[in-house]
Amino acid sequence: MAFTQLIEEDDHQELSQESKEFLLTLPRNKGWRTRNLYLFQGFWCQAKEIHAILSFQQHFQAQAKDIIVASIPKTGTTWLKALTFSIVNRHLFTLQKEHPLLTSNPHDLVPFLEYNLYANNNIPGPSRPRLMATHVPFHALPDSIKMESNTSRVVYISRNPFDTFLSIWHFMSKIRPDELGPFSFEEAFDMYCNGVVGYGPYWEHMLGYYKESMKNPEKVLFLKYEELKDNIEFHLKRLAEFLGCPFSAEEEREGVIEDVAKLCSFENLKELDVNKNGKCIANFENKHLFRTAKVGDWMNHFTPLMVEQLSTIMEQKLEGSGLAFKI
Ligand SMILES: Nc1ncnc2c1ncn2[C@@H]1O[C@H](COP(=O)(O)OS(=O)(=O)O)[C@@H](OP(=O)(O)O)[C@H]1O
Repeated sequence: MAFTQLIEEDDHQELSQESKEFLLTLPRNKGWRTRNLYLFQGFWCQAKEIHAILSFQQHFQAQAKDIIVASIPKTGTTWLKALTFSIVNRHLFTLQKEHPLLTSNPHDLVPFLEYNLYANNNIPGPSRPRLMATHVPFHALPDSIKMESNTSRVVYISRNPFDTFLSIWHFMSKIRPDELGPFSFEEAFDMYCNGVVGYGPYWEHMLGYYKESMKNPEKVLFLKYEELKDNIEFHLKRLAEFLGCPFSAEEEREGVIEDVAKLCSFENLKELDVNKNGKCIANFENKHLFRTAKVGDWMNHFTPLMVEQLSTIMEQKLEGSGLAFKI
């Protein structure tokens, strides 16, 4: 089959001749849930994402107070979107009833720049602060976000690479189209270890945001999923301060922090009708976004050899950066 034909099948939409020719210039690899992944600007992504990312890079103008939730998939994006939305809008909605999170998935409330927005020629609305999200690595964000003089804020969530791999694996197993054929745990693991995963290599994604958070802590807040799990209230306070809307002493006394944590908890969101039966981004079923939310589930799935292999890679890649994950 001609490669250009494979590109078209992969993309599920008409590609211009120019886009096809451009894809032919990029290194490519087998994909996880599409036929191919392409190495674009130093990270792996799907054909149809490239056009949207280019549009995001060319047209997005960061505004003062914009908030961008950033992550590589499966590290707690849905959770961080819910937490950020609840904190920023806590004076608009009652946390216990009629809150938008009770009827909308967090991905519908905090849209992805490269999916919901620029993939559909939508530009972010005028509301202030504008709350948006991205999986794009730090180095590939539009310059206006990265400029120190711009007061937009970036909140990044990371997760230990073992649970992240497991989470992606389970997610992909559910949504990978049958016509792409089998994709074993071992094959996926090898690709992950080689850095071939959406928006990866995984370590480069984390390091990009981590280094920026060290250099410019006013701009980027770097969070770890496991630490949020461990002490959500402490990190909610940190997040609210970073976003410029700290909880007041009165709010603390009234239990507002606990209310935000409860509203956004896995246990609460997973049981909501919208998250059991609804769909968001590109018709993904919301239920697939809520699996076990466990820390350390990887121990039940990895062989000793896999543990050694991924530990060695992570040690090498993160060496000297100051970033580490407890496993
Ligand atoms: N509210 C809340 N609290 C804690 N953990 C949560 C929450 N919501 C989702 N999850 C777990 O996060 C994993 C999905 O990651 P993402 O949200 O980053 O996925 S995505 O990139 O948006 O598709 C996935 O982890 P695993 O259960 O390990 O697969 C989800 O279960």
